[in-house]
Amino acid sequence: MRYLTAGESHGPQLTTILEGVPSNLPLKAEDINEDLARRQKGYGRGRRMQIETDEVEILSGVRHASTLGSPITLVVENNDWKHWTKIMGIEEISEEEKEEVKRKITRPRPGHADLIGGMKYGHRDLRNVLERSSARETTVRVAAGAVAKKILSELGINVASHVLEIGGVRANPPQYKNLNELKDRTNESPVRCFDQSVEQEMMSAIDSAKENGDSIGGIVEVIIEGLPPGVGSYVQYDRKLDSKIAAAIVSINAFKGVEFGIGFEAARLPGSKVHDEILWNEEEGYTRGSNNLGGLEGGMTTGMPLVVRGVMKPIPTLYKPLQSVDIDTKEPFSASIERSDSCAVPAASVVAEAVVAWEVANAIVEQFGHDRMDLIKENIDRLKSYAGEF
Ligand SMILES: Cc1cc2nc3c(=O)[nH]c(=O)nc-3n(C[C@H](O)[C@H](O)[C@H](O)COP(=O)(O)O)c2cc1C
Ligand SMILES: C=C(O[C@@H]1CC(C(=O)O)=C[C@@H](OP(=O)(O)O)[C@H]1O)C(=O)O
Repeated sequence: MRYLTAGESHGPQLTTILEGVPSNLPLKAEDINEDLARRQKGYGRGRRMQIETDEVEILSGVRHASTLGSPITLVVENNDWKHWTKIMGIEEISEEEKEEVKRKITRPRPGHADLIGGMKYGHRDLRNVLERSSARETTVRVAAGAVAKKILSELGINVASHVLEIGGVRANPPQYKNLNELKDRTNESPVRCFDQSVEQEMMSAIDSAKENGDSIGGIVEVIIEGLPPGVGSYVQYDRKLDSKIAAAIVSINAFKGVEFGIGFEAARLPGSKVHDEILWNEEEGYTRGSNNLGGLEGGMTTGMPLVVRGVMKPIPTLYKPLQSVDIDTKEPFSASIERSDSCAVPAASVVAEAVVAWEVANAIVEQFGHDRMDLIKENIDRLKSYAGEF
């Protein structure tokens, strides 16, 4: 499967076309809208989220709530577009009109794509960069991810995400009976954190960043349960599932790091404390004594929960801006201030869930016969019973 996205942050709409989604997958707009709404929530978001009510329109590839196997087109409209029709219009406008519109950006924000994007594409109005580099694009990535999650859920595979850290405030590792408990609890939390004891501290950290005209980042975790062993492969670098997931995580705007299982902690521990001992019993077949490696060995799923974390840097737009240079005059100036979030870590956890779900669903679809859901299901069931007896 593959997908592309298109659309500017303040343009009329965002679009994604998903290719290779198997046929006969039950799919309704509400399956996608639920995740779009989750992405819009989260303490620390700016005013834009009050303007938008993201809802998907399915324009192709689905008939009577079931996929056809043909390309699926998903569209989400930008409510904000009505305030930007002149500034973001498609038609040609004169230089005088451009001046009138007066939303030209010439003072690049450190940490955003403004300066280098302008240099690279030859845009002297940095709005031409900002509009596409904006994380508004993650809306349709979440829509694509919701379709991937639907594939996974049909195969008995459950995907969840939660926030582990915001602005240095670290949650205790979540202790949950099952993944649905984690999902329910984090969906209720304003910071999408399972650990209620640190929620208030996280919100206070966001408040003080906002008061100081600053921004903060954090760490999110995605967990996937119910995977068969052997998804991905060790035989070629570009078939290793962990490499694909790592790329997907750092493709999210502002994500700068990724770790699996105990992650960077493994650098400080001996092998005897890191590797997960192999066990076998009649009922479950092969299991592990621990899951320090986050459910991946040799670029393949082990059958244990897949655990991946992503690190989000602080938002680049600062209401107390850092120093920059005006690209027209070359004079030093404060960077431009655009309406902005102070912290988008909770929202980003929903994006992380979507991009990881896409990579895992894609690997499964490719590996288990990619045209129709019923055959994929049969192939996975066959592999699961073989794996138990192996
Ligand atoms: C959900 C989400 C919301 C974001 N909101 C903002 C924002 O309001 N203002 C901003 O400057 N950056 C925001 N960012 C981060 C920028 O989009 C990102 O830093 C920028 O595209 C440059 O890419 P890079 O940080 O990956 O280098 C957001 C990121 C995410 C994932
Ligand atoms: C629009 C979204 O996030 C935007 C991401 C973003 C950025 O620079 O990445 C900047 C802000 O855009 P605006 O200036 O329109 O408020 C955020 O609101 C969204 O998540 O849907």
